[in-house]
Amino acid sequence: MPEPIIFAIPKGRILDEALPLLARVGIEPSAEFFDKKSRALVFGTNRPHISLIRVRAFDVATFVAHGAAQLGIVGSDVVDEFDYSELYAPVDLGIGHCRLSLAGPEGSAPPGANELGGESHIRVATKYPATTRRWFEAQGIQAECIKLNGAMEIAPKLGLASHIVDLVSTGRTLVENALAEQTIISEVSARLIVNRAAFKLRSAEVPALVEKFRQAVGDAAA
Ligand SMILES: Nc1ncnc2c1ncn2[C@@H]1O[C@H](COP(=O)(O)OP(=O)(O)OP(=O)(O)O)[C@@H](O)[C@H]1O
Ligand SMILES: O=P(O)(O)OC[C@H]1O[C@H](OP(=O)(O)OP(=O)(O)O)[C@H](O)[C@@H]1O
Repeated sequence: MPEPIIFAIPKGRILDEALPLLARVGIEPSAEFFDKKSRALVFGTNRPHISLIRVRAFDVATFVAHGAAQLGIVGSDVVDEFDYSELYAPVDLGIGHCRLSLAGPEGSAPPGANELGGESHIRVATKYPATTRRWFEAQGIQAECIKLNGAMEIAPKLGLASHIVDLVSTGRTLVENALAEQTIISEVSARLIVNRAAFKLRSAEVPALVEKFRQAVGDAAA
């Protein structure tokens, strides 16, 4: 019996869009997956050699990068933040669309916009410190990042940071917290991610699955 293929999926908001996609590639989770009372974390599927793990979005990348899971689905925001060399992200799944943006108090100028008076050092609250630091460095601005795991939008009002870098979809959360989007740092969508070693070592199974996802996304777009 070969070792099962472990497929990591995020339990957050991508999940609802990811399940129909999995169904299109022929992977259906067992009934236990949908049982809200179940505390199980590993689930069988209709495919005897494929199991699912349902973990937090950032942890999907960690499981796959370390080879504990062979494949996964995660936002490009997470792929960019970790920049793991063992991760290969071959398919844009066309789901989970949003953007990663810099935002500041309504009416304020973006940092560095004023060459003479602009700050060369700012404090930014974000769940994405690596991406944020990288982006500000490219602008010639030194950013001190304060890592938060959610509710970034309250940080400027309470003086924790002058700006935030966070995901924006409708923009409602920003507006309701008196913030304005100042710059889009990246457009985000969910990616199929694969462990590079597993892609080579399990060449009878993993590349074929990647191809199925590519086809399923192509069919949906056609
Ligand atoms: N407002 C949004 N609109 C569309 N996609 C989003 C939005 N917010 C997040 N996403 C996408 O969904 C992914 C998971 O986000 P979600 O907010 O569900 O999880 P989370 O609450 O950040 O996860 P965790 O529980 O691990 O902290 C993000 O990495 C991003 O790719
Ligand atoms: O532009 P909008 O449509 O308002 O969406 C943006 C919000 O969605 C995400 O948070 P989420 O709801 O996932 O909660 P979280 O803060 O717990 O991550 C993100 O972190 C923003 O707060």
